[in-house]
This record gives sequence, structure tokens and C-alpha cells, in this order.
Amino acid sequence: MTPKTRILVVGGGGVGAIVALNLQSGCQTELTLVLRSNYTAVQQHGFQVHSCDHGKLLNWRPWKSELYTDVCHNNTNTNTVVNTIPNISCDEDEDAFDFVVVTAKNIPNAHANLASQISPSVTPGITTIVLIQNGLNIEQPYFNIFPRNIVLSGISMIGSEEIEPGFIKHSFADHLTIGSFHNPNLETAKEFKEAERFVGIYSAGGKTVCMHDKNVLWNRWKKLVYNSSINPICALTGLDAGQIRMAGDSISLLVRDAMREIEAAANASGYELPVDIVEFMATVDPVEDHFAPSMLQDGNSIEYEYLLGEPLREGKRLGVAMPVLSTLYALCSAIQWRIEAERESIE
Ligand SMILES: NC(=O)C1=CN([C@@H]2O[C@H](COP(=O)(O)OP(=O)(O)OC[C@H]3O[C@@H](n4cnc5c(N)ncnc54)[C@H](OP(=O)(O)O)[C@@H]3O)[C@@H](O)[C@H]2O)C=CC1
Ligand SMILES: CC(C)(CO)C(=O)C(=O)O
Repeated sequence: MTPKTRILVVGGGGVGAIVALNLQSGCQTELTLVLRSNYTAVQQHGFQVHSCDHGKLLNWRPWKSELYTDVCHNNTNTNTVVNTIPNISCDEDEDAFDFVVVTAKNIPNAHANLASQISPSVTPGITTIVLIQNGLNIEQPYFNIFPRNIVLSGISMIGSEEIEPGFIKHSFADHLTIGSFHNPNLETAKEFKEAERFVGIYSAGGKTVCMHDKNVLWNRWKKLVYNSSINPICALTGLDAGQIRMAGDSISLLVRDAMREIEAAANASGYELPVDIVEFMATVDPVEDHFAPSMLQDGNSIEYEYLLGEPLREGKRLGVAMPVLSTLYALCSAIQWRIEAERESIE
């Protein structure tokens, strides 16, 4: 039998739980899932999942589930769930993880640096790191710490939310594009091959669409047209993406002005986006879906630095005027400050 690919998934919230489930459906992986705040709930009751791709699952325990064994011939469950990042300190290559997949939110203030947190699980030059996260320049801390490891980009369209610890509501079909963040120390061909390898593993269950993305930065800028505008505006107003469309002309104008600033910053960076991108993104969510973008779901801290701060800094550096995004950024920083102050006074 072909040995299974060893994959560590860090963070089992809205995205990570569905990533883990999807990897299990493909039968090719020995999965280790790192949980944090939902660890105890999942240990006790498993995950409850309502997923448009995988159906309704009650008490799904990744480490002992029989799920998909009918399609996984001769498959024995080798999955584990842990609450700390495993330490692969020995030099034995056979203990190395093939992939470490990061599906945690990118909140530098609250979580220090995710790149350094995963380092005990990363074998230099061997483990490929896959960042299934929104935002711009997310690869930079990984390039600094792991100069010889391939770092892949995962752009997810999924609409998945952890509505209470261990309860995952997944509303839109999982669509993932995987490509490489080019590391100048490594050969592009090797990076492409690794992206294709991950696409193959992720697609194996046939439950989802996963494709090789050969133009990672263009696709990231394109998605930022939504993530830098709708995400913070929903988080700041408490309105969902449908309500934002119904809340009057001034908010519709604000959304489009913010989107145009990102379009201009993308352009200045050399990434020309489709001509109708602003109107497309401003109307992509049907009003009646009342979709909550991921930043509206953020409770403990908001993920605004990489979704808004980095594209804003990039645009300004290139001389693009970004008054709307600067204002949204300032308001997000104030919210983050308030959240942290409240947390400190409680702790
Ligand atoms: N949700 C969505 O529909 C989409 C999300 N995205 C992006 O995907 C990424 C993940 O988002 P999402 O799944 O919604 O986030 P969630 O907050 O739902 O899940 C993240 C999980 O990661 C855990 N975590 C954070 N840091 C660590 C750590 N150091 N070790 C172990 N676990 C950790 C969190 O634990 P704890 O609860 O303790 O903080 C939480 O359970 C983000 O970058 C987001 O922008 C992209 C497209 C769609
Ligand atoms: C664009 C969207 C809604 C895709 O699921 C997203 O990225 C988010 O919720 O942050």
C-alpha cells in the first residue's frame, strides 16, 4: 500500500474543520489536527457539522470515525487530534510532516507569530507549508523563518463558520485554489510540482473543487477587493453582507469606493483586475443569504492587519490615494484596541 501523506492542520474552526473532513474523505492522509478553544468540546462530543459538501454529521471524531471507510479500501484510521503543536525535533525524515496546513486566523497581536508557533512541526527543507488564509504578504514571516521550505497559498471560497465550540456550519461548496508563493531560494518548477501534489491529495475525495493557481498574487489581490471592503465594513457595522446591500446609498457608495481603492492599489502593483470587478464583488452575495463574512464572525480579535493593513500599506507605498481604506483601518485598530483592553481587564 502507498504510505499515507502526513499532514498537520493547525486550527479547526470554520475552514480547518472542513479541510480536515475533506482530507479524510480522500483517504490519502495521516492527519493530525491541532485544536485550541474547541479542543475539550471536540474531545467530549466530536464535531457537529452541517456541510453542503459532506452532509450532516453528528459527533464526528476524526480520530476514530468510520466515515468514508466504504470508499477508503483497506483504510485504517490514523488520524489524531491534539491541543498543542507537535514537536518533531528528531532528524529522522520519516517522522517529518509532508505538509503543515495553517487554517488559523492571522492576528499578529493576539497570537504573536504563527510562523514561529508552527516551527516545532516543520522540518527544514522537507515540510511544505500551506497557508489557507485570506490576505496579502502572509508568506513573509514563513520565508524569514523557513528559507528552504516551500510555502503554498490556499485561497478558499467556502463560507464556513464555527457557531459554537465544535459546531461547524458550512454553507458554500468548498472551492480551493492552491499555488506557490515564490521563494527566490527555490526553483519555481519544484514549487509548482508541490502545489500540484497538494491539489491531487485535496481533490482525492471528489467532494470539492481544488485547482492549481498559477497566479497567486493576482488572485489574492482580486479576492482582496471583497476582503478589504466588505469584511471590515460588516465587522464595523455588525451588518451581514446582504444587509450591507440594503442599508442605503451611502453605504453602497462606501463599499464601492473602498473596492476602487484596492483595484487601484492592485493596478499599481502590476496586477490588472477585470474591468467589472467592483460591481461583481459588490453584488456577489445574494441579499437573502444574509452571509456573514469571516471578519464579522471574529470574536476575540479581528483579522484586519493582513486583509486591510497590508494592501493599504502596499498601495500607499506606490503612491495610491486610499482615504476610505485608511479610515476603515483606523476604525478597525480602535476596535482591536478596545477588545484587547477588555480582555486585559478581565484577565
Ligand atoms: N470562514 C470562512 O468562510 C473563510 C475564512 N477564510 C480565511 O481562513 C482563515 C481561517 O478562518 P476561519 O476558519 O473562519 O477562522 P476560525 O476562527 O473559525 O478558526 C480558526 C481556528 O484556529 C484556531 N487557532 C488559532 N491560532 C491557533 C494556534 N496557534 N494553534 C492552534 N489553533 C489555533 C482558533 O482557535 P481559538 O478559537 O482558540 O482562537 C480557531 O479554532 C482566515 O485567514 C480567514 O480569513 C477564507 C475564506 C472563507
Ligand atoms: C469571500 C469569502 C466570503 C469567501 O468565503 C471570505 O473570504 C470571507 O468570508 O472572509
